[in-house]
Amino acid sequence: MIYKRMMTHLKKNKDKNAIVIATTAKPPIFFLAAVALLSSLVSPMDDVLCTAGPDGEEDCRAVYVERDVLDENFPLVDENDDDDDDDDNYFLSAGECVDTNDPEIDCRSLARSGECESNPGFAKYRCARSCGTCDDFDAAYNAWRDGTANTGPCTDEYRECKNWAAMGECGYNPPFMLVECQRSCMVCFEDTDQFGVHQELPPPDDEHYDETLAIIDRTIEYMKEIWTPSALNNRINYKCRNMDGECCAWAVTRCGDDHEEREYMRTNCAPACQTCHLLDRTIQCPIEEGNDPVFGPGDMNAMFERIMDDGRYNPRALSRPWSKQRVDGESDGPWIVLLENFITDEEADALIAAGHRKGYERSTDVGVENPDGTFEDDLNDGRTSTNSWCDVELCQGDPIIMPVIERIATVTSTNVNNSEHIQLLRYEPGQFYQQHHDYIEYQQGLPCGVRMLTLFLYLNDVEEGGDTRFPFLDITVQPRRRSALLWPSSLDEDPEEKDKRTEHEALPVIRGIKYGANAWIHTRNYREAEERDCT
Ligand SMILES: O=C(O)CCC(=O)C(=O)O
Ligand SMILES: [Fe+2]
Repeated sequence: MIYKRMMTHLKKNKDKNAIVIATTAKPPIFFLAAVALLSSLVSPMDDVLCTAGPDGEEDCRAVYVERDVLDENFPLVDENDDDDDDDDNYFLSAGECVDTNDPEIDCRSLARSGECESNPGFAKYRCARSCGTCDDFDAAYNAWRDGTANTGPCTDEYRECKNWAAMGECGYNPPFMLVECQRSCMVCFEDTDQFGVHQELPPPDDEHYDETLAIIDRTIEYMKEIWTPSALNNRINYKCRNMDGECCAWAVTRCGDDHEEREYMRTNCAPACQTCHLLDRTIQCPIEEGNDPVFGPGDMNAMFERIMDDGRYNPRALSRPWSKQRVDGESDGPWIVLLENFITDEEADALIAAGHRKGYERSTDVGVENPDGTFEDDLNDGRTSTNSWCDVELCQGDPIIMPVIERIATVTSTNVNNSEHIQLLRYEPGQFYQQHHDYIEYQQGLPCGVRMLTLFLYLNDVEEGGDTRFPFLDITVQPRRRSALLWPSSLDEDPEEKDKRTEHEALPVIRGIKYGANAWIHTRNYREAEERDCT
């Protein structure tokens, strides 16, 4: 199918630093935790939420609003509203149904750009006034207040909830997501658009009307089960989406074994066909016999110890775990080792030139996963550099570059097959890459394994700025031509598990151009997995 081929092509050209924890689009972990805690203190909808109103009557709404007042980032009441032109249309009662006054959210523009329809989980209630959905807000609110519904409006607190949920974050980060992104994580249910495109009914006189209605009802119950947290469900729920408004109508006839459209339907209308489990990539992409992890417990430390003992490439440990060489006062950090002369000037120049031959393009992060296993590119404000890939076409057989690729495998005690193709980076003044982690959660259990190591090559001296910084470790590394920085993304005791301490960022370049290169090394055979589209 053209759609599938197009997405597969895009996939080859993107960076997969997938789960960005602290971009402009996503609050950092400590903030998430704080908000989650705050929410957990105020969200249970029981009678403590009602207070005495101004005229002595019990007023539950006041406390409902207070929940948002507590959350200073997203107050519900629009105190700054100074025009009352359309208040009569939308204000059912004062202080109730208004646009959020978060200065970063311009509800009117969002409404104009179609977000009320495309992202109703957030916009429908947070921008109820601009979206013209105050009736819905009121109905949901009143149902909750009257005890006929056990929550208030089924909504998301953040505009990005829909995308985060579609990237699997409800499973990776439930303490935050299940509180703040209730609608996108299906904690509450309101509409079939929570698992894909809103489902349409055929006209009432259509011969399949009743069956379609029954399939919609059946799908809703099925999807509530699919969103009940479990190891399997967390791997599939976020990508199990109806990609077309007619999925449930088509499902009346097209899901069965004998229908020629069944493959398309079971992937792109998986909720309607009840085939979400078939989207599990660990089923589509089983780990082949012999594709064993290159590191077992303890091998990571042994590798770094060996590099330090060898002394080759002038290694300097900027951080290290407590070990037999424990130094008093030194903290027990992950290994971060700078190899001061890992490549030659000629090799650095060859890598820079290779990037220019192919052209540097704006870097992207991995975005939402489609049901067919492809990913959408996510152009992200948090990453403004450009990049190119030193892939087979560009670098295979290059007499200057190949020795670098082999040296990376040798120094890390891995194989060339464990490494992604080298990613070549170029930053102009002002360009940067915000705090993130290189580890990709969803690769656990896939034939490529997770990223366990990053070896970052500095290809030139930068006039000013462009340092690589590890905020949790308070380590800052200045780019120095010929050097390489090596750090783990996963843990020595379990190389499949993330080492959360090695989040890092590339600080903005201030003067000059910065050239660098990423070699991401996986626990299993990345190159073979890539051939099978199983990364
Ligand atoms: O440019 C740097 O210093 C680091 C870049 C980085 O972390 C990345 O591309 O994942
Ligand atoms: Fe990185």
